[in-house]
Amino acid sequence: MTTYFNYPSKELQEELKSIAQAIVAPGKGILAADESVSTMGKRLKDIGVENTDDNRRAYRQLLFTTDDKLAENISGVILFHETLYQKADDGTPFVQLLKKKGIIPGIKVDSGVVPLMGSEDETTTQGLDNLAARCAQYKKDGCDFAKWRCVLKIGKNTPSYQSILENANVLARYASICQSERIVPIVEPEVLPDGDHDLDRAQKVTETVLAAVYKALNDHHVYLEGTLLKPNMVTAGQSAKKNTPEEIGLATVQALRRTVPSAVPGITFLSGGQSEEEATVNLSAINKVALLKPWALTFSYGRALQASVLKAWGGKKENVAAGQAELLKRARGNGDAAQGKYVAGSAGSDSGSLFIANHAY
Ligand SMILES: O=P(O)(O)OC[C@H]1O[C@](O)(COP(=O)(O)O)[C@@H](O)[C@@H]1O
Repeated sequence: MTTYFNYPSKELQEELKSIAQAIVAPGKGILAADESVSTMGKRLKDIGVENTDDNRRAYRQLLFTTDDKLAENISGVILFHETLYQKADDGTPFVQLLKKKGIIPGIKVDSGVVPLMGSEDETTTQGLDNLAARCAQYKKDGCDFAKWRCVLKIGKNTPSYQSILENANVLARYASICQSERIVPIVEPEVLPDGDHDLDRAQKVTETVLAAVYKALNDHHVYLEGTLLKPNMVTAGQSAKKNTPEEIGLATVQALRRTVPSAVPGITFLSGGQSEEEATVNLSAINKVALLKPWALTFSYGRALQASVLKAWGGKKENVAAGQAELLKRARGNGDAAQGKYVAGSAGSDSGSLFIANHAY
């Protein structure tokens, strides 16, 4: 085994590190607005709106024309390919709207999950074809970071060795390609909450998956200071007894301390079907754990930032301001939680479950 390789140039290291650090600046996190066309269709159907290009555009316009105060708590937005090239009613490209607020545009670059043959319904994520060329173009078009989601399931025999190894490797390959094109990779190995397993089992699986991911990132010479991790919080299975936020916080921080190098600047959790309120309360509890936490611990939420926004909007022009007010509330609450300062109930958030079984696209 040879250990020869070249570190990225000093300039590239500096560029990647400063983007990653800006995304996880204190009290800031990410709005994940990268729902694929079919996922967005499900969200729109829930509020009785048809899944057309223009309705998706109108909804994203609502998000991106929210008052500039949004940037106090939202540092980056993850976009879907289609959205990156859409414009507001007055012709301003969405990317420009975000940049004017000081929000960094990012892009989902994976193209979804596919089954792993011979496994118990496990998957890998595809999208490596032409990834370098796509990243180069996305960088030119204004994106400074990317996201790639892998999905792991907890069952009697899962996650399997096959799925842990394959998903870790594909995440590492994705991350190295992004960095070669000056894009910060967000590495997302999501352990799904489906099941009736307890907190200990969720913690151990998360540790095993993260340990494999960081071994693969090292094998692929990924520059950790220029990456972010987007993991699940450690929670018991969806159909098991719920733990307190303090228990969830401790299990999550322990799992991360055992596996994530301190060179990683930040950890931006996914919400994984928790209610808006749960996702915020749990993030705050994580930040309050009295152990050394060498990374920023913040949010990259899809459902938990948008559920109330969608409900308030309901597809009606006259409700745009109400939707935007909800987004500001959610962003502020999560910004407080990222500093361990969220007071439960203070963001007037919805406590309805946002769980979707087997959320694998
Ligand atoms: O299934 P899709 O459309 O790729 O979306 C998956 C979603 O999961 C996320 O990775 C996390 O979202 P949640 O916070 O809703 O769990 C989002 O970035 C993304 O929109």
